[in-house]
Amino acid sequence: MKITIAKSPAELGKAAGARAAVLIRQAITDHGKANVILATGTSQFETLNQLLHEDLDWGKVTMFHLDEYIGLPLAHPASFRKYLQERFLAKVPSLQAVHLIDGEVDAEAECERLGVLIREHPIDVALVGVGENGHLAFNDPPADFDTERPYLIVTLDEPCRRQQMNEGWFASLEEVPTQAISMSVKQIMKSAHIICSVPDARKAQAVKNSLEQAVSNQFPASILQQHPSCTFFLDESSAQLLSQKASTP
Ligand SMILES: N[C@@H]1[C@@H](O)[C@H](O)[C@@H](COP(=O)(O)O)O[C@@H]1O
Repeated sequence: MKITIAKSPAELGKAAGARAAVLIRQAITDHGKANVILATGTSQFETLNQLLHEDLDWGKVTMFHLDEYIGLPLAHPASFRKYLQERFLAKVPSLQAVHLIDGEVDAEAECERLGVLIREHPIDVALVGVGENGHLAFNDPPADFDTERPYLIVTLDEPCRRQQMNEGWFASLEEVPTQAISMSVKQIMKSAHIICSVPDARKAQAVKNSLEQAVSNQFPASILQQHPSCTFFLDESSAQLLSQKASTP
């Protein structure tokens, strides 16, 4: 596990996006294509923004999607498909393939469909975040660390739903869906490289729990301690509770 601490969310995003681009280029050099996972949410704004400015052969990139609410219409401002389409896919040349999660169809069938696809595409680089409750994708605590299913239906806990409301994606807690389709923890851990972008003081406790507590499904992102190539990109606010400080990028 590597930790870098940037001065601001913008600097964090520059460093994380640039690192992701290096790894994507390397995958294309090594085997002619790259399979990536993209996350959404406030924590990914700057990282994805940097990735947009990278010179990459997007036609050789296949994209998988980390998580999506069940039953939320595509037109809703909080839709993660809408987020990726408008903030990312509309701004880069066509990718080789894009495998978004559709939360408006039969959820079990959607998990199956995407599971077949991702098993055929070993992931080179995964971009992820960490929730205020320590979640990884939408795997809230206690997370299922054991399921072999690549995607699963999960129930969202109240801290997770409250975070989404407080970030402004929803007008009220009642409006936040209670279920989602999430990539599983085991599937995320199969990625060759993981870039974990976590800005903001709101995440300081989750960052500390993820990095300094023993690995536990009560702190889902703590499993990343066991990944052979994972870098946490923090800013000074999200890193403020860490007892061990790391190098700045
Ligand atoms: N489901 C999303 C993830 O895709 C994201 O990586 C993580 C961090 O959230 P945020 O970026 O909103 O802080 O949890 C969100 O709820």
